[in-house]
Amino acid sequence: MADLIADHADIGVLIVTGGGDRAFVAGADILELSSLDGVYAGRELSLSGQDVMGRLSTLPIPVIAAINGFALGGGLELALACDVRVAAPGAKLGLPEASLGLIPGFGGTQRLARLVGMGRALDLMLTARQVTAEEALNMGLVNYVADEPLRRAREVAEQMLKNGPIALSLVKEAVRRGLDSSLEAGLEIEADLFGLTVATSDFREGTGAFLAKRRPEFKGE
Ligand SMILES: C/C=C/C(=O)SCCNC(=O)CCNC(=O)[C@H](O)C(C)(C)COP(=O)(O)OP(=O)(O)OC[C@H]1O[C@@H](n2cnc3c(N)ncnc32)[C@H](O)[C@@H]1OP(=O)(O)O
Repeated sequence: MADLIADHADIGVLIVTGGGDRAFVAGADILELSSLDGVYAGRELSLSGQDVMGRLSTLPIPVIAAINGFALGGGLELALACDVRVAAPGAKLGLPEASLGLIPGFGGTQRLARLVGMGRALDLMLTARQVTAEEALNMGLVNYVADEPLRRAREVAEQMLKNGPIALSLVKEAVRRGLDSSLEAGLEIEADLFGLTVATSDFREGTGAFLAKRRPEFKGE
């Protein structure tokens, strides 16, 4: 997917959703999981799933999950690797791996705790319970609840696309790298990336357009 995005410079935002109206993703195939044997095979599966989620989360464009039904296990981990989540009112979200005798292996233990805090993340993983879209909204697990999540995701994407594409990419990078650092190191990263944005034509265009009271036309340069 990263290659696909790199080859199509005109893609400004990626929206991920499920086919049909039952599920975003109901998780990894439990039949397939059941045939896993040995520590090594389990670790390899986890690493390859983490790699996919990592590629998604480090794309240089915003990624929105339109959660149109169940987002469970690996399905919620996929949504967690996105930047913004929009859920249908009837969506159910959870990390039920412990009910299968597993722990989440595609980044869920790390990304959920970073997103909603350790206490809420531990509650969800230790109970293996599913939460409604409303509960997910209240805990900050999703950003929006909308009857038509794909449509709402497109509206959010339209808002993002009005902004400078380099700025969008560097906002993601600053937040992501900063979260894994001390405050001091994170501020250093922010200053470096802020400096980069000041060197872009988009910065000239954005500030110039504001002062001229016109809409900016960003070129991603
Ligand atoms: C590292 C990553 C690890 C993981 O992701 S572990 C997997 C985490 N996911 C789960 O544990 C979810 C398992 N599925 C369910 O709990 C339920 O399903 C649902 C809540 C999603 C839906 O429940 P309902 O509406 O009652 O439908 P239904 O009859 O249970 O499911 C329809 C068919 O779909 C199959 N199915 C659902 N999820 C999975 C899955 N994750 N892997 C394999 N099969 C699945 C079922 O078995 C069934 O199949 P049939 O019609 O043949 O009885």
